[in-house]
Amino acid sequence: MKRVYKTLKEMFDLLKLIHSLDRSMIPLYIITSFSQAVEPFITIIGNAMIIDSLLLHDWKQAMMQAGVMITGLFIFGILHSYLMKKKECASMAINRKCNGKICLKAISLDYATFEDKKNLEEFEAADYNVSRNGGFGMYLLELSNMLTGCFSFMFAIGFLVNLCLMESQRGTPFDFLTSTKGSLIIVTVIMVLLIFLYMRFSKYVNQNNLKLYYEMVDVNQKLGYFSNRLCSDEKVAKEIRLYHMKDMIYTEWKKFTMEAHQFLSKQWSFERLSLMTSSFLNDAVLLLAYLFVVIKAYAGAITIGSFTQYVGSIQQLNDGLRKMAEAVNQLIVKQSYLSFYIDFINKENQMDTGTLPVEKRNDNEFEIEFHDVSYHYPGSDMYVLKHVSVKLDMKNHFAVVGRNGAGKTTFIKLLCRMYDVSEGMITLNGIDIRKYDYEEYLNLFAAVFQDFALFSFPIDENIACSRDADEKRVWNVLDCAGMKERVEKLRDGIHTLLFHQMGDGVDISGGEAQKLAIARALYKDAPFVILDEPTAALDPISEYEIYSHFHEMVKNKTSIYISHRMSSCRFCDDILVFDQGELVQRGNHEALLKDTNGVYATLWNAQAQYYNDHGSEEVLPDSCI
Ligand SMILES: Nc1ncnc2c1ncn2[C@@H]1O[C@H](COP(=O)(O)OP(=O)(O)OP(=O)(O)O)[C@@H](O)[C@H]1O
Repeated sequence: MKRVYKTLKEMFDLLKLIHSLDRSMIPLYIITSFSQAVEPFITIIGNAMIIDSLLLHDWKQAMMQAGVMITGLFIFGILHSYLMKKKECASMAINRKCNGKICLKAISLDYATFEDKKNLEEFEAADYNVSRNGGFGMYLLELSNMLTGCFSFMFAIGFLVNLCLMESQRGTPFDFLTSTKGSLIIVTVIMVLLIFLYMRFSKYVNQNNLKLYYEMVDVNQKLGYFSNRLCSDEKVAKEIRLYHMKDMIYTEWKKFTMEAHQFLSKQWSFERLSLMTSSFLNDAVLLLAYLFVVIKAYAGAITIGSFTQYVGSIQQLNDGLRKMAEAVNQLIVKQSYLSFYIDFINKENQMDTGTLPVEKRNDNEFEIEFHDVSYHYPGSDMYVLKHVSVKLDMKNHFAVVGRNGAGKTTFIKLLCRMYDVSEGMITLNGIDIRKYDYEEYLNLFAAVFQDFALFSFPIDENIACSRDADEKRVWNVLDCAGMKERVEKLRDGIHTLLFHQMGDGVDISGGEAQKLAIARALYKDAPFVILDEPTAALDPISEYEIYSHFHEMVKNKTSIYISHRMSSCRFCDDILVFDQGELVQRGNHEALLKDTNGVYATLWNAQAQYYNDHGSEEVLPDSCI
């Protein structure tokens, strides 16, 4: 009972959602289902009347009845195809709207919530079920089938009750069976038997289908990775070719395809068996029903024309019930698919977004301090930052250095509030950053991350992150980032489209992409500028030029550079040295070098030695080769 209530509630919620997306949708489906259910009865009644007229040799009447029937079918045919087309367009529109809602939700979630593996899986499931697994269009189709079945069933019941009321005038051995009371009992028994059969089978089939669906989620996800990422993503195309990974990938793909096929075979054989069993039992009950109508006709309670009418009604009753049972079964399955969508769009952000406005200051006097901050990523209990306490004095230029995995990027992500600290606190001008309005707090930072992204939009929109870019400023920051000359030569200047996803755009090199990302950070004109490995893809001249321009542009801001090129640290006022998640040293270049055993001196010397060797080949240990 609890499950029935839950299913009905889910159905109600989905209908409410569909109604909120398109108010004409539900009335449209009700009218279509009604017209679909009525259509066969026009033929059933028409045929019965024509047969009776023909038996009475009333040709004129028969012709008229045929004319009315054909006109009725014609009108219904036109109405039906109009409604079907309208329904098709409306359901496509609703799927598009839902897709839009998924996208909007995904890009509105805070970074930590979005990055959570469970949420990413839910996003994929929601997107898959709406875009590729039928979505709301299929759900509405099943709903329409259920309604059609329901209407057919009700009309057929009306006819059968009428049949029950028709008593025989002449005495036969079947008097009880042909009496109203006996007929009602028989019709009720037949109906109960049919309903019972369909209910039992749909429940059985439904449970099994759901079980198989959940078993298939995992293999579908893996197949999705192979077909969506490995076969069509240009980012992996080079490696696949260069390292001859084609056979390895194809073998793995075949393995998962086989697994999926096995699941489907299991499902097909199960469905075949259950279909055969239910068909057999169903035909047995139908035979009983036909027998009953034959007895009624034999007893003279109905005419030959009526006989065909009641036989047709029984068929409609059976079809209606089958349609209802199948549709209910499908609705439950589809409902559970769509529940991924509902769960995803109702997902709440994990981070507290705060309400305190960030003070507007033209003098950029913002000071951030880490107070004994520790952090571990969600789903892991290993701390990647441990007890970090540091004050980022205003308008200073900081360098953050350390070995790979030391926690530098994580430190920056906490600073930009991509995640909230696990322990300790970060303050902005003395107040916990969690108390500030999240959007306003983010306005304080312009960052270029190691894995920065550019979009298939025009260059000016990539830089301004808006459709209304200030052209003069765009050219200015392009100049500072060393990209002005290159962009000037492009077909449409700053309006040139990047990449090819949104049209015929241009491709740019890794270094050029990095320069555009730097230009974007400069355009934001935020009080804190953060560059995580900002010049890794740049040639030495570009690197030198960017640094010279950059220092000029950020002189009234606080800037933070993460770089493995130790020489760039020399330009910074303050260097933060991280090791295994801890802030182990802090100071300027000269002061840090004095601690000859310190991490900074070790990193510096390792790199200096490499350059001092004047191009002598670095000898790798055997184990690396
Ligand atoms: N999203 C994540 N989920 C779980 N662990 C992560 C995640 N991102 C980073 N880590 C782990 O946190 C540790 C610190 O990573 P971080 O990226 O901060 O290092 P880093 O000092 O910037 O390294 P690099 O110099 O290689 O860029 C690493 O051990 C890494 O495996």
